[in-house]
Amino acid sequence: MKKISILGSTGSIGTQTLDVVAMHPDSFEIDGLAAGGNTALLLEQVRRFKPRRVSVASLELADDIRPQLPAGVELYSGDEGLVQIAAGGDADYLVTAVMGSVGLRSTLAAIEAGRDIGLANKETLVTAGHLVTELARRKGVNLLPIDSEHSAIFQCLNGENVEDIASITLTASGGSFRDLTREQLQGVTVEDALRHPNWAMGAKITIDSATMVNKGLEVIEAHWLFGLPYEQINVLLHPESIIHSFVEFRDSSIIAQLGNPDMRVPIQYALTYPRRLESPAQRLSLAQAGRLTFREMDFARYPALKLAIECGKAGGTATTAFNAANEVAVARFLRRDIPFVRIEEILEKVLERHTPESHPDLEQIEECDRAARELAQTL
Ligand SMILES: NC(=O)C1=CN([C@@H]2O[C@H](COP(=O)(O)OP(=O)(O)OC[C@H]3O[C@@H](n4cnc5c(N)ncnc54)[C@H](OP(=O)(O)O)[C@@H]3O)[C@@H](O)[C@H]2O)C=CC1
Ligand SMILES: CC(=O)[C@@H](O)[C@H](O)COP(=O)(O)O
Ligand SMILES: [Mn+2]
Repeated sequence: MKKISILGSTGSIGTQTLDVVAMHPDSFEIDGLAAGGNTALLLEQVRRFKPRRVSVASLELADDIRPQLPAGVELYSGDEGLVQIAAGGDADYLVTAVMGSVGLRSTLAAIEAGRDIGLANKETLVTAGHLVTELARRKGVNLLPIDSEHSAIFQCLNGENVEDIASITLTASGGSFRDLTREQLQGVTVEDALRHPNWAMGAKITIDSATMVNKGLEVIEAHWLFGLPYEQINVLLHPESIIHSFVEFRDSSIIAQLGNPDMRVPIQYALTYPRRLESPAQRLSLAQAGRLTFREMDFARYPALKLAIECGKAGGTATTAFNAANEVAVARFLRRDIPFVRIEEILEKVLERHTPESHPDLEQIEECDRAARELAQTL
């Protein structure tokens, strides 16, 4: 029986994690749940999964739900609430599924407390990968990837020697606008951008897929998770999202992981590793899929991907600034404050004005995050 806490239980990954938990009641129980503002769904989850501890984004929200909580459930709020759910209680496993670098301090606190992490929240590794991976190494904590591409690579590498890896390749669907030219991007709407061809996900990551920022964040995430230099990390367009990623070894063998696009599979594998359990996902029939197609990545079509990789190579706070600027730019696009193409322009402008600091500590990371957000908000 694994005792699990979830940061972001009301989101796309959070709810699918609870689907997995519900399917295997003899394997998992819930210790803590942290939500943002969706208190109605959180209360439903409390009734069904009986956590001992919950948290919401603010004190006002906590005051709203306090009378409706069963006696004995501990209630927290704000950033401190995230830390309490991540590192308090007696869970032995944390799923980090909040959106954005808001997950950083709580993830570090959970690692400090010796908890294994199922990592969906890629922004945490992008903003401070060196701090997270170094602390996990010192504490002997496992970082188990939930992101589909990283789960795929993790599964392909099972038992392999890192020196035998020639390269890893992350596949990319191309996002909502993959068949549009750059000129055609000018008038696209929020609704268009939120229509991902293969995956049903939260709003922010769906926009990131359309700009290809998601793949940029994933290249940086892969660098930290697998300890590989950027030169050994490739990206390939694969519109069907059936091959979730692959590894090429020095003897020229390629091992890939395949399946229908369903996040419950990588979520469950991160929870059950190194074992596997039955899954609700529909089995893949290659005969029905018929044809899998691939295209070389066009970096001129997706300049934000190129910029993300440059930031990864620059290191230090460059990726922190990139991530923070992107979080703000995407939020502005979703509020209809800026057009889609302005997201890329904001990223470029923020990075032009950013002087990276190498080996930043947590305070420097947080200061850089704050400054990049402020600039991205004013551009
Ligand atoms: N969705 C997917 O298929 C995939 C997602 N990921 C990554 O997983 C992470 C989560 O993505 P996704 O599930 O799509 O996102 P969603 O937007 O669907 O969910 C985000 C969750 O975080 C909560 N939240 C947001 N802000 C706060 C806060 N300040 N304090 C506490 N909770 C907060 C939300 O609460 P509420 O709704 O109550 O406000 C919600 O539960 C992202 O990093 C994403 O890149 C990676 C691979 C695939
Ligand atoms: C499901 C998942 O892992 C997402 O990160 C997915 O990869 C998004 O798809 P693209 O970024 O390839 O469009
Ligand atoms: Mn992914």
